[in-house]
Parts: sequence; structure tokens; C-alpha cells
Amino acid sequence: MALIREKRLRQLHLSLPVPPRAAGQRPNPTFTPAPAPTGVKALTPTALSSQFRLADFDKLAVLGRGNGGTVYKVRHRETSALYALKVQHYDNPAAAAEADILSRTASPFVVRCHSVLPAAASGDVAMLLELVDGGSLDSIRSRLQGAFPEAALAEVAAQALSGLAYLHARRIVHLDIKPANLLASTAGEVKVADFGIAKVLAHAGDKCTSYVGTTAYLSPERFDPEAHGGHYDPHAADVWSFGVTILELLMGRYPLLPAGQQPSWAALMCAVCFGEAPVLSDGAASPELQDFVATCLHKDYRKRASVAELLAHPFVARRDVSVSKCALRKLVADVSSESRLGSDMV
Ligand SMILES: Nc1ncnc2c1ncn2[C@@H]1O[C@H](COP(=O)(O)OP(=O)(O)OP(=O)(O)O)[C@@H](O)[C@H]1O
Repeated sequence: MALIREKRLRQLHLSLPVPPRAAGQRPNPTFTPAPAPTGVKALTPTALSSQFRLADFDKLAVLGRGNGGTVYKVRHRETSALYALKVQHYDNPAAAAEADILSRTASPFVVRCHSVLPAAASGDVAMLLELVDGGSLDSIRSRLQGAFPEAALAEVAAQALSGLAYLHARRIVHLDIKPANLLASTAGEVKVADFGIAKVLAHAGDKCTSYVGTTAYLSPERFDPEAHGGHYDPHAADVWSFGVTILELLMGRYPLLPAGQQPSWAALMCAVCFGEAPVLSDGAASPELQDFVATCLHKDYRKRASVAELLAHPFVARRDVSVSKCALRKLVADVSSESRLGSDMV
């Protein structure tokens, strides 16, 4: 399971033109302040890349490894401040694009990139990110060895959707939403991370033609591009992946295949394109949550709820914020105290 879920299906990447860069978009970030998010405390980028050097940091632990590179927990020697440092190989074309996209964002619901450190001699790209101390929802789920309580899940949903709303409003589509790419803190925050295959659309309604993604979270129209004219609505694709993510956290395991079934490409394709959504046992979820998940997982992308509609859904909009935030804080703190984040020492 892990193998398929971690790997992106490179063979699904068609050699069609990717959407053009938006007007004025540069290939490398220079940290021009992004427009302030609405309705939340405004953030602006805090440092220019020249303020830090790789040599200023001590590597403390490995936080995670992915297709693109390695994420380290690091300490700034002078201030003792902790950060996450994502080092990507110079030959990974996604590295510069990810840094560029992160340089456009400043939201409490999106992982913050403080700086892109001057390239090491190797030419690797090193992004200095805020450290999100609870790690990914995927690692929290596996440490929890069970399902997220519904109150905590409502908070995860609200904050992840706020991140997606912020991104979509800036014509940024993520295209790789999954538990491993949502980070949570012991303060009860959730942040969207890993913009390795994200895109900036030239126009708000543009469709996407890139089929790269993590197989288990691809929507039906991304699995079967020919049936949809060779392109898809990337906003609806993000909603599907988000829906699978919420269902996975609710069930405590990948939800679209029976427990224990090998996650081959063919099995996933059948489940995603033709299978029924899993039937939850009585009492496993409130009617609000069941409806919420169902509206994310419409196979027909035109019937799928938008991010704005999901934010207004009773499961999110009518949650008791103090209860749900407290439930999430407790969950993250409990699993974090049992296993130290980044225990894999450098
Ligand atoms: N800012 C951060 N704070 C804490 N942990 C982080 C941070 N960024 C990443 N991680 C950890 O590192 C893991 C890998 O990070 P990320 O997904 O950005 O790398 P990647 O190489 O693009 O991975 P993949 O190829 O699987 O998409 C995450 O799942 C998470 O556990």
C-alpha cells in the first residue's frame, strides 16, 4: 500500500503542454509579498533568501523523505529557532517550481516558506520551511493506529479547506492532497504542504492536462482522461483527493479498497472509477459527516461540491470550534508525546 501511495504514477504524465505560467510569474522566487489572505491575520514573507545560509543551520533529524528529496528538522545556530529544511535534488524539475509557488503564499493554512537558501555546491534546492511540530496527518494516523475522532476531523476539514480556498483564490491548484501532505501542529493547526506538482493557472477557469499525482488519491477524471476530453477541472480534482483524505482519517486506513487488498494500479482504477464509496458501519460517522464525504466523492466532477460549498457544509460550518480545535490539539499532542517527531536522527 505505502509504495503505491507514496509514488506518483510517472507513466500517467502525458507529454501535453502544461498550463502556461501566469503573467509576471518568474521561474525563481524572489519573495515578493503575496496578497494578504482575507479573513485571517495577514502574513507576509519574513526573510529574503540572502539572510540565511545553509551553514547557519545544524541538522537535527530527518522528518520525512519523498520522491523529490529529504526534509530535515534543523536549528538556526544563532537564534536556536527550529525549522524544517526541504532539500531537493538539483535534477528534480519540481523543486524550483515548488519554491516559486510557496513564495506566492502567506496563509496560516499553508506551510510557510521563509527562504530558499542559496544553492549548495551540489546545486540542490533547499527550502527553509516553518516546522509543523506534529508532522503529517499520515504519520499521525499511523501512530494513532485508528480513526480520528469526528470533532478533530471537523477541524482538520475546516482548516485544510481554508488552505485550499486560499490557494484556489490565487489560481494555485495543489493536485496532490493526501494525508502525507497535510501537516498538523500540537497547537491544533493544519497546513497544506508539498507543492511539488502544484500549478499556477493562467486563468481562473483553466483545465489541467497534467496527470501526474499520487495514484490512490486521483479522481475518476484523472484516471480516465480520454473520457473527459484529455483535460480536467483541477479544483474538483483537489476536492476529490481531499474527500479521500477525510474518509481515510475517519476509517483509519485507505478507504477505497477492502482492507488488505493489494493497491495495484488496476485495483485502484476499478475502485475509483467504477466502485461504490465504502459503506460506513452504523455509528461510525454522523449523518453530517457522511453527507460531507459523499459530496466530495461524486464520481461526476460537475456534481462534486466546491471548496466554498464544503466550507459552508454543516459538518464544518456548524462545528463547535473550541471543541473541535481542542480535540485536534489533544490528538496531535497525544501521538507526539508517544513518539518523538523526527526520531530518525541525521
Ligand atoms: N514543514 C514541515 N514540518 C514538519 N514536517 C514536515 C514539513 N514538511 C515536510 N514534512 C515531513 O516530510 C514529509 C515529506 O515532505 P514532502 O511531502 O514535502 O516531501 P516530498 O519529497 O515532496 O514527498 P512526496 O514525494 O511523498 O510528495 C511529510 O510527509 C512530513 O512528514
